[in-house]
Amino acid sequence: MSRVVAFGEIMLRLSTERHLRFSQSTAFGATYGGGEFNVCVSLANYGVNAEFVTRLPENEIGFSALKEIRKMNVESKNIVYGGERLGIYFLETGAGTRGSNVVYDRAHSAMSTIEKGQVDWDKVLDGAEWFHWSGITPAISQTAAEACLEAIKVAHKKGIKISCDLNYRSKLWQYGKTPNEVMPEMLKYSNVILGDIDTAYFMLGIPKVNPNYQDEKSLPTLYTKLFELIPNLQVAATTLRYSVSASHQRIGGILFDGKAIYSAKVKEVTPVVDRVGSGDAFMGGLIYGLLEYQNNNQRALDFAVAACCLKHTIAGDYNLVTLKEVENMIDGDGSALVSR
Ligand SMILES: O=C(O)C(=O)C[C@H](O)[C@H](O)CO
Repeated sequence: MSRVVAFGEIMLRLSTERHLRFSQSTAFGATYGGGEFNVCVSLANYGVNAEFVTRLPENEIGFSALKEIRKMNVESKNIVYGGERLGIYFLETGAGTRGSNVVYDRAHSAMSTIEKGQVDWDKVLDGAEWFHWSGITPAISQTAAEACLEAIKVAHKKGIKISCDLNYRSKLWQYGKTPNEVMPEMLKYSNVILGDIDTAYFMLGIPKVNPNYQDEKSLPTLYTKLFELIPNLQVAATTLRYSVSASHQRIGGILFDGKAIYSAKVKEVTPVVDRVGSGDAFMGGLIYGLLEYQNNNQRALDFAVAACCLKHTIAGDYNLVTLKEVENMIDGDGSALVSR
């Protein structure tokens, strides 16, 4: 079984119920989530040996997060401990034309105060096939960015495949550095990048060819540029989202491997239950697909898109689906129903 290690922050997710506004809420649903952890959950659901590395506070909230990681069948043995608190994110779930809103409360979190040298990456990455990180970790603090770069360099030295979801978060990046000052050095070792025209603009300063035009015609231009900039790049991909309404999305995807462009058939997703974590579901599906269908990039992309579509139907951050359900969404009648 493949072993994949991801590094990032898990947070307590406090969401309003029944589409209430923050100001109306007297109760919040408490779950957990975090871009890189969500990817681990997807992979564990597909039978991959997924490990999550983070820093948790040594208090009851940190231990509850640890229990959650274990409950999701994700390996936790190399998590480090210390710092003040677990990060929180508040989610106001939108309705109709009112979009969802996220408020972060993660300053001084255990993960944002992690430092280089606190994780023994040589040991952690021994025997791993894949290392995953995202643009969220370098956005939370300078020291987290340094700790992440340390992991990336060890993974690269060991010849482990590295993936990054660019994951631009405009509300983060508060510590005085811009993404463009931090990301290029970190990305130069990555082999698989998930990103679109907007994220490439915000994270790497790559000008938008046509700001309103994000499809199969303009993405190859961006990806060719990424291949020029990033020497180790093997695959660049993204979802293609066409919003019919907040509760009706049309979702496809595109992948470039330096030679050919692959695109996945657009699927109708309605009603949308919760789109938070759908990019992570795509990323988890892509890692699984690239590991499992080694020479079949089309199948890897189709798997990622089907996984992403299914996530929209599930409340919470995680894509709680089985391998069979994703396969059925690709090969069956498109409904993910598993026949008995
Ligand atoms: O935005 C973040 O930093 C998070 O990790 C919160 C959510 O889990 C994430 O956005 C889902 O992709």
